[in-house]
This record gives sequence, C-alpha cells and structure tokens, in this order.
Amino acid sequence: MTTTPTDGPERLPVATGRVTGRDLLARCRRYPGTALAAVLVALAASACGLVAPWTLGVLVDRIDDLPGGPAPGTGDAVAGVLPLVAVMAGAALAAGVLTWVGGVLIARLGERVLADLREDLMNRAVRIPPTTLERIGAGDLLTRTGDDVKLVAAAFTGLIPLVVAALFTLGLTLVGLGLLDWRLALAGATALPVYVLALRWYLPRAAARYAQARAAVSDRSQAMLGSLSGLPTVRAYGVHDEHLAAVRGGSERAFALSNGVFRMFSGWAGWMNRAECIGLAAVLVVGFLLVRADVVTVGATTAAALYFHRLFNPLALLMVTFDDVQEAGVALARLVGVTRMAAAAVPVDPATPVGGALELRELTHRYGDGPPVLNGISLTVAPGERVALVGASGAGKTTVAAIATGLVRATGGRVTVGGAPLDRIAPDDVARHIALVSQEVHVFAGTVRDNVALAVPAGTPVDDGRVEAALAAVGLAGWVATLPAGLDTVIGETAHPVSPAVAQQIALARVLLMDPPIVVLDEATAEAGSAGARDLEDAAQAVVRGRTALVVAHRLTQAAAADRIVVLDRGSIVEQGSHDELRGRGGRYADLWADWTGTR
Ligand SMILES: Nc1ncnc2c1ncn2[C@@H]1O[C@H](COP(=O)(O)OP(=O)(O)OP(=O)(O)O)[C@@H](O)[C@H]1O
Repeated sequence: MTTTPTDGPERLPVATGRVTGRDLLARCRRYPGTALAAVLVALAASACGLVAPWTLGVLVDRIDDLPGGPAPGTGDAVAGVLPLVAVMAGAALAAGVLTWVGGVLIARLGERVLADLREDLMNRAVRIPPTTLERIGAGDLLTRTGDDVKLVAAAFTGLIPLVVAALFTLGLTLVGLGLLDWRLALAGATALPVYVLALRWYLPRAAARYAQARAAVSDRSQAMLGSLSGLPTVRAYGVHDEHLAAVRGGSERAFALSNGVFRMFSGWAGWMNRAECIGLAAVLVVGFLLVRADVVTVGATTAAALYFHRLFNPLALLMVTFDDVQEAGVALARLVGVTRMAAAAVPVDPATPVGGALELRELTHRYGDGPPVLNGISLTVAPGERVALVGASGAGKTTVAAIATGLVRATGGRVTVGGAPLDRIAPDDVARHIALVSQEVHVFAGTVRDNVALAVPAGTPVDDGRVEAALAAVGLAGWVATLPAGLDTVIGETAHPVSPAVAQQIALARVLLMDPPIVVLDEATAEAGSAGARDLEDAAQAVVRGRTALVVAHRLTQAAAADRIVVLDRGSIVEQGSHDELRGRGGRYADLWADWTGTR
C-alpha cells in the first residue's frame, strides 16, 4: 500500500435545505396513493373546520332576517336554526374523524419514507470507505444512524401531522376570509405588523436562549453525575461542600435560564394576543361600518371575526413547534447528506483477488503525528492457514488487523489480498474477500435477519435458512428460539437489547453469511473461563474453519490452537512459531503464556 497523507478533520456531509426538501418530496412520490390520500384528507379536515364559522354567520343572518328582527325561541327561528346546527355538528364530527385519518395516513407515509431512507442510509453507511470513517470517527455516523433516525421517526408520527394540519388550516382560513369579503380580510391584516415585529423579536432570541437552557441542564446533569460517580473520592477528600456548591450553581443557572426562556415565551405570547386583539377589533369596526353602509351582512362580519380568531391557534402551534421542526429538519438533512455521499472510489486499475493468501509487506504506521506504532511488519498467511497475533497491550495487534482489512491505511508498506494489492481492489470486492470482526461490533436497530444479512450486497435475496444456519453455527440458535418473533424480532438499544457477547456472535454470523476466503478476528476480550468466553471461542472456531485466518489472540488459548503464532512487541515481530516451539524457546511468548496461565 502506498503512503497516504493524513487529511485534516473531515465530517460526514449534511444536505442543504433545498436538497433535503427535494429528497423528501421524491421519497413521498414513491407512494403516490398514500401521499395523495394524506393531503386530500388533511385538506378536507381543515375545510370541515371552516364550516362552523360560516354556518354561524348564516345563522346570525337568518335570525336577523326574521320578521320583527332577532327573536330567538319563536317557531320560525327554531326551524331555521336546527338544520344549521346539524350542519355544524356534522362538520365538527367529520373534522374530528378526518383529522385522525389524516394523521394516520401522514404517519404511515412517514414510516414508509423513513424505512426507505434508513435502508439507503445503511446501504451507503456500510460502503463508506474505511479510511474515510477512520478520519471522521464512527461517532458521527452512529449518531446519524441512531439519534437522528429516532428524531425524524418521532417527527413523522407526532409533529408532522400537527404541522401539516396547522398549515392547511391557516391557508384555508385565509382563503375563507378573503372569499367572505376582501375589506374584512384587509382589516384583519392590520394584525400583521405587530405579529411580524413580535416574531422578529422572539425568533433570534428564542433559539439562543433555548440552546443556553439546554446546555445548562446538561451541565447540571454532568455536575451531578460527576459527583455521584466520584462519590468515594469526594468522601475520601471531604470535598462534599465544593461538589454540592457546583451542583447548586449548575441548578441555579439552569433554573434562571429556564425561567428566562419562560418569561420570554410569555412576553411573546402577550404580543401575539395584542396582535389578535388589534386585528379582531379592526375586523369588527370595519364590519360595523360595512354593515351600516349595507355592503356586507352582520352574519358575514361574524364569520369573518371567527375566521380571524381561528388563525391564531395554528399560528401558535407553528411557533411553539418551530424549534422541534427545525431540529427534525436538521436531523433529516444529516441523513440525506449521508445517502447522497459519492460512492467509494473504484480504483482506476482494479485488480481481482483470487484465493485465500494474505501478505503484509514492510508495514509501517503512525497515527497522525504520533510516534511510529509499526516498524516494518512482514507476514505471509498461506491459504487456509490460521495465524495468531499475540503481544502485550499496545504492541500493535489491532493496528495490523485494521491495516490488513483496509480499515486503516498504513503510512508505509503493502497489503496483498488473494494476490491483488489491497488498494487496487474495488471496495465491495474487499468486503467479499476479507472480513474483519473488530472489538467494536455494533447491532443496528433492525430485525435479527437484517442485522445478520447486513453485509450482503443490496438486492441479493437472502434465504432465511442461510441466516438461521449462520446463527446456529455461532451458537445463537437457542437465543433466536427465545425471541418473541424469531428472525423478525427487532433488536437494538431501544427495542430488544442484546448482550455484548451476542452482538459479537451476530457479527461472526454476518461473516459466515458473507463467506469470505479470509477472516481477521480482533474480538473484544471476554473474561477467561466464563461461559461467554467459551461461546465466543466456539463461534470464532466456526468462522475460522476452512478459511485463511489472522486472529488477534486476546485469549492465549486462541493462540495455542493456531497453526502459527506471531509475537508482536512495540510494533515489531519478535518471535514466530507453534505454541510448543515458542514455549520451549523461553522467550516473549513463554512469558506471556506464563502470565496468562498464572504459572510464572
Ligand atoms: N486511533 C489511534 N490514534 C492514535 N494512536 C493509536 C490509535 N490506535 C492505537 N493507537 C496507538 O497505537 C499503538 C498500538 O495500538 P494497538 O491498538 O494496535 O495495540 P494492541 O496490541 O492491539 O493493543 P490492545 O491489545 O490493548 O488492543 C498504541 O500505542 C496505541 O496507543
């Protein structure tokens, strides 16, 4: 592998607002039936809400038109009122039902869009070149596949139906007001300047204050957690008062900021009320003048005033949820950003790996500007051979494993996989030919089936029998049998949490399904002698069988079973041979073995 300079800090891309909007629209268009039905039903629900004010206006006119003026209670009046009341009740009922149906349809559409987005995200995420991932750190990607997906999912089911309904209600009510009488609509518009001024005052301050309040709350939690987790030290040094003062200070700051946010919100709400009051007064005054001039009826003025009043609930909802909508929008932009990342560069002069040989030549490496951690490692693993890498912590074992699989680019040297230089193999071919099970295995939120079939290229059908066989081979048949929905059980932090050992066995099952000729195992250490360690060892055996294997032996029993043991010390190979040879030699391995077995 040739030398590659380490680039500066890099981040996963975030889509712009326009790209995110277009992406969302395009995804909704994939479900035209549901999308159209959701829009029509939400529109119908909002339209039903317009009926009551209009009917009240008609009612007022009817009563006004009765001979001798308004005289409620007479037979005529009752006969005129009842059908209108029935219309109002019907419209209210229809509005309720349609709002509910609209919400369900939007949520359903959202779930489908999110499922597609999540699939695209995972497809893209697993193809991010390891060297890119190493530079940006996996944290950003994990936040996107975890927290951001959760945030968008919650918005689709809770926030978006409310916001869509508010927008439709706002739009239709404005249209209704305009249709009633343009002069009354214009009178209502006098509220606009106050409203706009209040917004201009509130919006820039709100975002900053909310952020400060949130930061203060996390500081307070941090101070509390710090004191609680360090309780023995706090006790030992008698520094209770300092810690209590820090927690109290954090609480006071959080309280003051939350209070400030609340006061600001109340101030803004007060201005909203003033805007409403001014607009309503203007509608009534203009209505009075127009009625006196016989241009509009009392009923029309009543309906206009009610329509005007109706504008303020959706407006308030849009304002209150503004922050959350923005947050969900940012999360969506972060997800879309990843799905639109350019595919990993395919080498200009690609080479195809054939067979199971793995060769490392003169590997040197340093992380960033740090000291050298590998000093010219050369190692050939023959097809079907099982080589164990051992060495003290920090000797460089994980670095070798990561370089051999292309996860980390060595600063010097060459890796050849199946006879082809690693940097000339197309990324998908690398994954098919050499697999790494690292210490950081991750269970993605999804079904057991999807988690095991994760590495199988998209579009390749995966038979349940193969998934079950892979799970059985790594000792998880019994575990699957205990799951409520078998392979369909959704696992992951929020659904059905799995233990670290099971997560590792799932990672091993993934490799079995991929069936690469070469495997590199750098699993997390399990406590020696524990049932978990035995299960993991059996699972690793199943994966290694019939393949070329480079195993970072955190448990020396793994090394004892290998064809050859390579001992690393401070970035260099210091010994090689079989278990018996190396023990007999009385060198570095013999020392490690004595430490491991407690026979020194
Ligand atoms: N991402 C990194 N950035 C900077 N230094 C690193 C990084 N990863 C490892 N190192 C350093 O490189 C050296 C080799 O680490 P490596 O993890 O390869 O050793 P190891 O033999 O696998 O140790 P262990 O058994 O504890 O996992 C260590 O000094 C370590 O501190």
